[in-house]
Amino acid sequence: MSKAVYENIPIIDFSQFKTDQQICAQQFKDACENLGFFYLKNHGISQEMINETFNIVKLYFEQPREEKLKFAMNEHYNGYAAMREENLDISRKAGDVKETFTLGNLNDDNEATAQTLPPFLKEKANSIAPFYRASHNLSLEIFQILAIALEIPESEGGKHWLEEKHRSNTNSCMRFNHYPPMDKFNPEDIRAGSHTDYGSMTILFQKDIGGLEIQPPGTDKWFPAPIIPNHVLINIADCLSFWTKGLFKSIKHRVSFDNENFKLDRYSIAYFCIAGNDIKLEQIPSKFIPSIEKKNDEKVLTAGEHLIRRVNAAYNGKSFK
Ligand SMILES: O=C(O)CCC(=O)C(=O)O
Ligand SMILES: [Fe+2]
Repeated sequence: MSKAVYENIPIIDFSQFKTDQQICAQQFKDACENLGFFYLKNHGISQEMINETFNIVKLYFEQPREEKLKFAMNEHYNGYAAMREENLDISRKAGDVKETFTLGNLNDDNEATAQTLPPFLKEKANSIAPFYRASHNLSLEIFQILAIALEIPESEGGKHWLEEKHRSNTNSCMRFNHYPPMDKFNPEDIRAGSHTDYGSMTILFQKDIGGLEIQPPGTDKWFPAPIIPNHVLINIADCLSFWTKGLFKSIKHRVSFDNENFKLDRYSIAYFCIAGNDIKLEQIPSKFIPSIEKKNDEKVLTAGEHLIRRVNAAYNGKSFK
């Protein structure tokens, strides 16, 4: 039985970024205020590059478990995490039915700066790097549009206010997800438990097999966010919601099994845009956000503090830096 599709996940044509930024900005603003999830078409990242990276990802996960465990997740949250190691919904007992590899920053020579890459991925770094950079550049363009949408005054940084917090020295990372098949359908299991994302914004590439579901604000219902060929899915994450005092929505999503897809491998790639450790999640200067008076001694949460709090909770017993 197929599930009802939530018809209101907007689709935004990103070719307008070059032709009509005002219209584009208005569409982004509406989408971020209502659902915080939307598809982008004409996003500018070549499908060939996306497919090539998915091929590498598949081969990477096909390696023996011992090989993958040699480069297990380090204290900076980069590297390999095995099945059930991450538990995105901490109210559940069993961890997520997935394995992941998180790739931190790459320098201009395509070398990883915060981790030692497994030989297989080191060999492929020259193929992955252009895709990594294209995702990063797309995110910077989106941050520009969001700042235009919020009409951040020129004197405060204008359209570069968000972009400059995500250009360099960030905690942004790319994550490869493999959701292995199960022998039998167990409704208790989940591929990725219900969660909101920890950073500012996520660019998600899905391939072939669906399962992603979103929970629209004010509901407790789940709706599929199906794969639309040649589109990427964007979602607003916690820090952008904090910066905008909840104007932009960071909503719950999960990846679930159903009695058809449980037999199939699923792969996805997420580019998590996460500001640097010391970036304060203070209110964005925007006329759309009602100003809340700050008490003198009030401590402002930083992007780094929020990240550490959330990742430590999702990896029981680990302590990240
Ligand atoms: O695999 C997916 O489609 C989504 C994964 C996700 O939401 C996450 O890793 O934060
Ligand atoms: Fe997520």
